[in-house]
Amino acid sequence: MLKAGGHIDHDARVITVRDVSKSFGDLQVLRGVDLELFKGENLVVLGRSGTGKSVLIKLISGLLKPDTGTIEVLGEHVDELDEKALQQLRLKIGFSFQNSALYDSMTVRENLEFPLVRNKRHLSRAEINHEVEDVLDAVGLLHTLNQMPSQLSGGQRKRIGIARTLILRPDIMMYDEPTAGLDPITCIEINGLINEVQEKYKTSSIIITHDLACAKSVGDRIVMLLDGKFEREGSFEEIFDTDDGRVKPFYDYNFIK
Ligand SMILES: Nc1ncnc2c1ncn2[C@@H]1O[C@H](COP(=O)(O)OP(=O)(O)OP(=O)(O)O)[C@@H](O)[C@H]1O
Repeated sequence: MLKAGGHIDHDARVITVRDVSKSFGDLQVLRGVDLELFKGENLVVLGRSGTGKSVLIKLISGLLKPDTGTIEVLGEHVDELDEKALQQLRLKIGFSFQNSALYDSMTVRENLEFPLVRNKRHLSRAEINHEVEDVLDAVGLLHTLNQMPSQLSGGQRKRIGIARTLILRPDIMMYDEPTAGLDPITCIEINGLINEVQEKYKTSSIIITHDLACAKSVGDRIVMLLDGKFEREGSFEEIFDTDDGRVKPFYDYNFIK
């Protein structure tokens, strides 16, 4: 079943990838990938390790150039932008990656202020305080404002990491394995948070995950990278309604068949 989906604007594409290929030497990773992300959509990307999910994110954010094909993000042709324009574009994309750790020597407040002070220098002290408290409240952790990261649980640190990404009010969120290494209850909380973020901040998101409970809970649509292309696309049920030996094991392993 699809999520309600009323928040998605199918007339507005925030990312359009067309016929993109990428090789490293003899290794062809992507072979004519097509992908779109609609405004307000949570799109889950599945695929085995090493199939090119991170390469795709790097292409979308202009860290790598495609060999062939075009990539449009928020109306800009990424492959035609210079470094300065790319940096401006990247400010509109929030990256919530596994290695985006908090600074241990800073309080939660200082961690959250950091991107603002660096990127939005015109803000007053009162505006910074307001922004910090708003995102912290959005992730349900206002009470941790003056705590150190070491005083928080792994799940709480993950939430603060998401808040730190949200504080620049990105149009697009990229979540890389948001539930990896977390216990099942914390996973459920993080999935709920991803959906709340979508509702509150109207973000469009790409969520890379191997966790099918996460995919089912957050995905408006799911795509699966197989042999360098998105060969399967649809709702959770549609994706796994197949005997394809490249797809079934994902389901069977996650749901212990
Ligand atoms: N800069 C690079 N130079 C050479 N090879 C690369 C480079 N970046 C990625 N690759 C190769 O491209 C392939 C796809 O890598 P990628 O990191 O995108 O996989 P992934 O789908 O994100 O995997 P995982 O689920 O394990 O994170 C791998 O074989 C990797 O070694």
